[in-house]
Amino acid sequence: MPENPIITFENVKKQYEEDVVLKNINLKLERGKFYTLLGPSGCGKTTILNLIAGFTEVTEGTVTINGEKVNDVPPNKRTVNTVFQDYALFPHMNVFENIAFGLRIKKMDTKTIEEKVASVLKMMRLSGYENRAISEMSGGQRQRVAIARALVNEPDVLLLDEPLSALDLKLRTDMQYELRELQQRLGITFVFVTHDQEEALAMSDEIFVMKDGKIVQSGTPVDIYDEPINRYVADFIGESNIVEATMIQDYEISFVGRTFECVDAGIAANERVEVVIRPEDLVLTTPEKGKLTVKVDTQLFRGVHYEIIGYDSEGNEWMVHSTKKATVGEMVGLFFNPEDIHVMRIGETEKEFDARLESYEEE
Ligand SMILES: Nc1ncnc2c1ncn2[C@@H]1O[C@H](COP(=O)(O)OP(=O)(O)OP(=O)(O)O)[C@@H](O)[C@H]1O
Repeated sequence: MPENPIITFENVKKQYEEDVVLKNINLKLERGKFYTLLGPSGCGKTTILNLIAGFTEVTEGTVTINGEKVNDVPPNKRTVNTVFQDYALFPHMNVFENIAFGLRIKKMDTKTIEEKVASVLKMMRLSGYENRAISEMSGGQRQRVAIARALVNEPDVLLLDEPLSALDLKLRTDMQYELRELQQRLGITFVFVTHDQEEALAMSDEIFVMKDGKIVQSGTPVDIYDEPINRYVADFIGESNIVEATMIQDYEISFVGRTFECVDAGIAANERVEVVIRPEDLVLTTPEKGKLTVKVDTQLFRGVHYEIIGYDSEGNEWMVHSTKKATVGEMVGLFFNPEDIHVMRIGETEKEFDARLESYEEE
């Protein structure tokens, strides 16, 4: 846990009339890191950003920035800036004036404003566009103007609310690299909101996976991908094959009517659990050599691999990413290694999950 966090939430609750939209949120955000709030529409991501920015007030709990309680501090007195989903640029002002706006409000002198705007324009590769109207800028350029307008205030924290959702796929990928690179170069804290798991995995130091106003799991992209806490996270992050299973004993688990070797999961014998196996960890082979047998139902060519979907004898669906082709209707074997079986306890909280992981990793 960071000792000198830039932002903390302590038991934060947010309620609109009867509607509790954030339930007991606790956060500690370190300086200079890229954080992502990830979750489906309506889970409370934007509300967390608004509480950091000061656009809305907590119902209960405490928010701090730089160690100072900010519950009653207005947005313009907080060292944070927001880049909105629709960029919220002023259409009647040119690029320079859009970026200079905040500095003019602060009554900075003209020379300082020109220097600061020139510096962020250069940083965002927009030099030369000063006099362009916003309507003459492309989607990606507008995005960069919006970021420049936030950065010109030299915030400690930049809040980004789904800033890439209006861009086409290619531009979105380019901007992912650009934002990550920018954050590392500036060394300031970014809090990024998205419902796109690929974006979250690609860019973040730490991801908070949210559901219904709660943080379900937090961790590095690799931790969350490799060790999802439950079915919800496993489903939300990446493609997953999830089936019900029973622990037989340490290192042994049973599903789809067979027993398999697995790694230690710190779970007692006979407990009903769920297992996740990622599609890229399944190897297509003959039924004789496979650990599972499935009947191929569909096959799609995805460029780097074939995405093959088949069903086992119990009707469970299995997705395989394979460079080898299969034939629809044929029986194939699926091979996997013991360490590719990730075991999840049903209904486990993040605290219990962390304690279990720690206990068996120490052994
Ligand atoms: N001013 C408000 N008054 C009443 N309810 C609100 C208000 N603002 C947000 N909500 C509700 O709070 C919940 C969380 O909204 P929030 O915008 O934080 O979700 P989100 O995860 O950011 O969703 P999206 O991805 O769709 O932006 C939603 O149910 C929303 O309807």
